[in-house]
Amino acid sequence: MCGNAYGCEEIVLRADQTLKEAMQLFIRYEINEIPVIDHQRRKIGRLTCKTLLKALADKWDDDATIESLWNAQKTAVEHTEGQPIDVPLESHASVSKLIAKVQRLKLELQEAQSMAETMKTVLDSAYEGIVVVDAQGIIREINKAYCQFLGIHREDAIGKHVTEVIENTRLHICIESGIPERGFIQKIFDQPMVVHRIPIWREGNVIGAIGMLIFQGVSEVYQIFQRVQELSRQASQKEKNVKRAASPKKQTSSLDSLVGRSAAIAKIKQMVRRAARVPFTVLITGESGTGKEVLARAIHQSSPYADGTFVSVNCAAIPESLLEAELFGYEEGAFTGAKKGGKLGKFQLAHKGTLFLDEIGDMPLYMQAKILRVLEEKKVERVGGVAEIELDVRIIAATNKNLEEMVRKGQFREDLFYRLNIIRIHIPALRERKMDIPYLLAYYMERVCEQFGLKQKEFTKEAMQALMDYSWPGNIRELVNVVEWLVGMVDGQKIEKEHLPSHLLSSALLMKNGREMEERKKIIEQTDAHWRDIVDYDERERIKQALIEEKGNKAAAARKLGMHRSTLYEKLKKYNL
Ligand SMILES: Nc1ncnc2c1ncn2[C@@H]1O[C@H](COP(=O)(O)OP(=O)(O)OP(=O)(O)O)[C@@H](O)[C@H]1O
Repeated sequence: MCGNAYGCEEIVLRADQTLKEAMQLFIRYEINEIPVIDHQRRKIGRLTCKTLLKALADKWDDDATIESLWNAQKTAVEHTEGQPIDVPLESHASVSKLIAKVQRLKLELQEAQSMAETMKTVLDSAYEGIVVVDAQGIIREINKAYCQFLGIHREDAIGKHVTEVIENTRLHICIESGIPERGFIQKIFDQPMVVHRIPIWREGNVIGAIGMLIFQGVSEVYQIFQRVQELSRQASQKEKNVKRAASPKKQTSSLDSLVGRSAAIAKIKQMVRRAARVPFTVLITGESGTGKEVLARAIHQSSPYADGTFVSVNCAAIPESLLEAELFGYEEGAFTGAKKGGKLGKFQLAHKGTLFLDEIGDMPLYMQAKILRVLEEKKVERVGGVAEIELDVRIIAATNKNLEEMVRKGQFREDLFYRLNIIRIHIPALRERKMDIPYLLAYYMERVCEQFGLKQKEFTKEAMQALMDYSWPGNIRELVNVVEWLVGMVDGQKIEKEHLPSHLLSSALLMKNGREMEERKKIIEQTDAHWRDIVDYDERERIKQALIEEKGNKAAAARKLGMHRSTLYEKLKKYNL
């Protein structure tokens, strides 16, 4: 990078460049002073290394401009052509502090450069075309393979909006929706190409997206698909011939049914893998609709019990008088109205499989004692029967109640609680893992549309923002209902914010309490604010907060907010901050 602000060979600085930029030039060119020019390229002074070091030691912000330093320290810098003024450094201690700071900056710069070079090498080694855009859709990186395919130079693409460089791209749409698009077909130079578009999320915001152009085109992918089909045909033929002695274990993992990319879902998947390996009882907790049954099925299907049946019992839904017979079964003639030949109970039906006891917190105390006995003795006695039947069942229990609290109040047996609580998995509410929302929306949009043979609809940025802001008290069950409702009610291909159910919009606005809610209300009342205003208000508050937390250091605040420094500057201007 040339130090010259206008691209010629001489190293100069513009008065509106930052101290950090000046520091980088001093370090890179190992010089003691740099002439400073104005917008007409007239030399208006010079900046010496010592002046700069002193400013930094005086805690000047790296992002401050040379001009502002001059204004504040008129005596420290000579404004005319002539000898630079060497400002005496105050003490030996401050000199060593300055040197340490320079060295640290130098090291940081070297590390950043080396990381950038490594990343570039990695990208350029990839066979696929890769392009990285920021939140505004501006190309920040593009690799060799993509450039070769497009017949362009990297330098000509960097800094341009992706739509100006890549034909029929949807990367900017992917940034707006936050929804990944995998295996889409995109026509480039009239050729159908396979592409992936992956939004990059940081702290609840999309900060950019990665586009991948796969192989040379659809025909190659199709050839690969044919090869895979041929291989799997050969493999299944071989399997038939070999006829394994032992019954084959299920290969497919149902972990895929747990949609989501949040850290919470990743941790849950890890726990499912561990829980699946051992036969211990699992207790799943979480609000209604968070996916406790989905999780229980995933554990069952990944475990050695997968060849047995998964039997689900909702303890709250069965009348108390029938619960015992339902769970343990009964003999013929056990009571009036008993079926001829008796009936198998849920425990027996789940033999060699998994019994899922949902809403275990609603189980009456006397039944809790009976269940504990079955768990301890691994035997069940049918109602009206005498013989005990041996059982091998994996138990998974779930509840949305606070069992510890119930134990304290004497509403749940302590011994049963400890028996169930061997492996505990908690599923956080959807509002606590908002990052999963776009993935779940995309997953259910695809499923629902496929079910009804419809073309998939897209969410606009505003609609997605509202869906992200909503608190989802009914969790994923509610989200599935909303997607079904939208697919049925919206005629066009785009789902706008206005199409969303009204309760969702109003409660998204009122989701936060206290002062913030009052302020929001005021804004809405006073200005009849459009949704965009509320989003802007949110953003302004976040930026303000980040600046306070980082003591006005804009570079650090931008990092914290997950946005590029130039974007932050634009936003500061926009919001008059
Ligand atoms: N991680 C997930 N990925 C995809 N779908 C999910 C996920 N979690 C839950 N769902 C879907 O959400 C709905 C509710 O899930 P589930 O019945 O498992 O919740 P629950 O916590 O057991 O609810 P309840 O406590 O009311 O019984 C189902 O349609 C399920 O398929």
